[in-house]
Amino acid sequence: MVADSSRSDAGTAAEPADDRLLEVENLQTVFHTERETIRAVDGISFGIAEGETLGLVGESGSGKSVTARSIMGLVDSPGELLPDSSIRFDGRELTGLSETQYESVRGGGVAMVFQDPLSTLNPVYTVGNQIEEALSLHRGLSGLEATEKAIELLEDVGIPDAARRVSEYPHEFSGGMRQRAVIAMALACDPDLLICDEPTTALDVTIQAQILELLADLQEEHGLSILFITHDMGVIAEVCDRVAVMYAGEVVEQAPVVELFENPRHPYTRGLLRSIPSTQRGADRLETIEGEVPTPNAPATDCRFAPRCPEAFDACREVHPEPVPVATETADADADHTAACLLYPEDETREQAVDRHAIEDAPPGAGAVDSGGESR
Ligand SMILES: Nc1ncnc2c1ncn2[C@@H]1O[C@H](COP(=O)(O)OP(=O)(O)OP(=O)(O)O)[C@@H](O)[C@H]1O
Ligand code: NI
Repeated sequence: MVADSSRSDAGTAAEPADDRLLEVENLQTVFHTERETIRAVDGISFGIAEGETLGLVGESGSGKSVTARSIMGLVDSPGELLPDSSIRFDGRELTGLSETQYESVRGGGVAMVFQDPLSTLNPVYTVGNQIEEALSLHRGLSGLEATEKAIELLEDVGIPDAARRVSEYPHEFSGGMRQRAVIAMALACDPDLLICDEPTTALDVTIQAQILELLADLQEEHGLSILFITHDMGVIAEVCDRVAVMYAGEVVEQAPVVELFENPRHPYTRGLLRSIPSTQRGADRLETIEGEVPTPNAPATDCRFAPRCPEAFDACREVHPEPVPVATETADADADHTAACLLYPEDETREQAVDRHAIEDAPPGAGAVDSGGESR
């Protein structure tokens, strides 16, 4: 436990909703390579309330995993978070923590589940050993007490015959059971926030559904907040309360899940939704968005999606769009729906809208996006 000084600080400035467990603001994570600086995450902001699941969706290379690693304090050289970035967890600023301080965050409040369970599990130790290790590190349990707790955790995540399987090795587990074991390890730290980076991508559809169900059950039981990363809009629809859509290092649209599916505003989101295999629409052809996600290697001076956008106009190549509120269509009055696109706000003329984006974007890196009180 490290002294927490940031709660009161956070309270004085333009204060976002109080129930936010995680508040990411203007996160910028870059990688320095010999030739260029890759702006993998380029000024994104979002929050996650207690007990809420936020989905982070976007094509490969859009910056989802780097966002997760940034929150977990796992960005190593040649990567770094730029100075204006802020990640507040439970009121405490995480950027700038020492490695030792971050270890207490990873062991306590925040845990992560990766796509490949074998990257988390060590092949030479039994599953039980590894969970007990986490229990010893984070809860000070040892001996029989730790073993019993490990068995209990394995039961919690739906592993049958847990008392026997606790002494098996990872290779004796099936893919789905391994991912359950990894989730049990994550729970060993009794986290408040679970970050899941494509936790079911490597699993077949039936097992995937079971793991998603397990996560939903655990969330209810433990009141977990979840950041759920996927490139699959179908999975998003199933598990999320809110969604943030990423493109080339930026969040281009953000809304509650029903609102996003019923009323997608950003042309990129619309494209992503059209690329879901759909039986309802009678479409058997899967549309994909032509072209590729660019690798951002300079500050954005235009819309990074413009080259692929069916609705792009001249200004899209000259003005960088900032997230602005858009009209909502679902009953949810506080839908809090934003899109970073020059087509919005839709109640303004195109010139007014473009001017607004140009002004909001004006003082680069000065933290200016904070001042309006509608920065997300
Ligand atoms: N260690 C690194 N060094 C240099 N570039 C990196 C590094 N890690 C990530 N990147 C770059 O950052 C960008 C975002 O990568 P990231 O892994 O976050 O994408 P993603 O959205 O998770 O994609 P996927 O769906 O394929 O997992 C990519 O252009 C990637 O090449
Ligand atoms: Ni990824």
